[in-house]
Amino acid sequence: MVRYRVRGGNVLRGTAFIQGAKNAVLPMIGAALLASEGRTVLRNVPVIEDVRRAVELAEAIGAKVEFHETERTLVIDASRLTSPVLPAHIARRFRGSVLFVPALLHRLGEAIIEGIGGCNLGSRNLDFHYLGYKRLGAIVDEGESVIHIKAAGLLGAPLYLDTPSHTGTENLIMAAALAKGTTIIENAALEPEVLDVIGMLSRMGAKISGGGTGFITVEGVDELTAVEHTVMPDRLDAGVFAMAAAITGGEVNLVGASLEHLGVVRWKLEQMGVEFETDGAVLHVRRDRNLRPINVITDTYPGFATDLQSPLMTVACLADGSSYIHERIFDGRFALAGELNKMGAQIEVDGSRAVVHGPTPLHGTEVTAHDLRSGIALVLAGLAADGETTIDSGYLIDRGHAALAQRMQALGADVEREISPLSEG
Ligand SMILES: CC(=O)N[C@H]1[C@@H](OP(=O)(O)OP(=O)(O)OC[C@H]2O[C@@H](n3ccc(=O)[nH]c3=O)[C@H](O)[C@@H]2O)O[C@H](CO)[C@@H](O)[C@@H]1O
Ligand SMILES: C=C(OP(=O)(O)O)C(=O)O
Repeated sequence: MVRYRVRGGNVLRGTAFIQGAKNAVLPMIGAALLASEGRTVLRNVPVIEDVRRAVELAEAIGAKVEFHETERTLVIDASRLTSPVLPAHIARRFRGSVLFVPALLHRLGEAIIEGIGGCNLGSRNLDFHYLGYKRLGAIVDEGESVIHIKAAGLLGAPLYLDTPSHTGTENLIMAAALAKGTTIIENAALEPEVLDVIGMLSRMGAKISGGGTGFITVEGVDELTAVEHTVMPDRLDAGVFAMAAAITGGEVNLVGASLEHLGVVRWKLEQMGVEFETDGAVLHVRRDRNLRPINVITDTYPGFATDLQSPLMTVACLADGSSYIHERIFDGRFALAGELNKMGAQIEVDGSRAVVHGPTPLHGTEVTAHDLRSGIALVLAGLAADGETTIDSGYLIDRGHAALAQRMQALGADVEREISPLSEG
């Protein structure tokens, strides 16, 4: 029942604090559940709905969790897990629920998945996860609505991924970390979040080598210890705030953003006319010239992040000419185009390809977030639009961005979050 209301036209200036990474903290909560003694402390935890759901899910399986939101700190005591069931009413609300499976297999010998949520982006298969568990010795029973995985002690094995799945890599590393013997994972994901998770698991006592090479070796150990770990900054949150500056012709300082992690996104925005400069640990972003059109093809890291493709589509609406976007990771990510067209954009979609004809002035109207990233892309569109834009299904934005309205307001944007009796989500 959350909706965002944006009144456009303000140029963004000032300092934004980049949150901890959603896609790192979720597997880290899964990793904390592998420790059968002691309390794990996670710092720089983003206060987002997905983390709140992960806390509820961890509690549902028996862990004791304190989420100190003001301190952005999670304290997780997984010394007693009591239930292998990932209940539908929580697990269906976020994708990260899938990351609890390895701990359940090791700690309770089985995992019962009643549902898996996450952004609605077309087909989101889990076959690499299941195939990997099977190769490590698990039995996977894929029922119509419930998936039951049983494992009486996993054994290391050679594994491969057809494509370098992000959560697939994290899950198979966690499954291998406490399996007996050696596991090799070929074609593993290279995302910075995966490396941060490997860093935490290594400090817990896991023996993992090859992170960042696509070829990971895990030597199983008998136990993992609870540790303290600081979650890396969220490169997607940083990319969004950089694009907010770009879209309004503004100038912002991003505290906690890593230019290195932005990778290709940085180069593409530079080609469009956005300037980046590092000032010690602060990333300065500004745009004071006309935006140029761009060609973007999404890919796994270090390619252009699919999660930033939606906000980039909004930026492209304002560029002087036609931009070309090819989405290669998810087959259902272009619902945004229809919403932007309602605001005056001219975007043509043909399967996995879109052409954005810019520049088109955007006009405020009522639009709907179809997933987290289309939601934030519509907030960006609202910043550039004349009049008022309301974005329904705002819960989806809250899944991944902490205190968005406050952080935007601190930069001078007119963004409000409100509870609406009319809209779902
Ligand atoms: C919680 C989390 O970290 N979510 C991120 C993660 O999602 P997630 O880990 O779900 O994304 P994957 O990398 O697994 O999926 C990418 C593609 O591979 C396909 N695939 C994946 C696994 C599998 O077993 N079989 C299969 O076919 C999917 O259908 C999809 O088309 O990476 C995505 C791609 O960078 C990001 O958009 C998400 O924000
Ligand atoms: C696709 C996303 O998230 P999830 O995998 O959690 O659905 C996202 O963060 O854009």
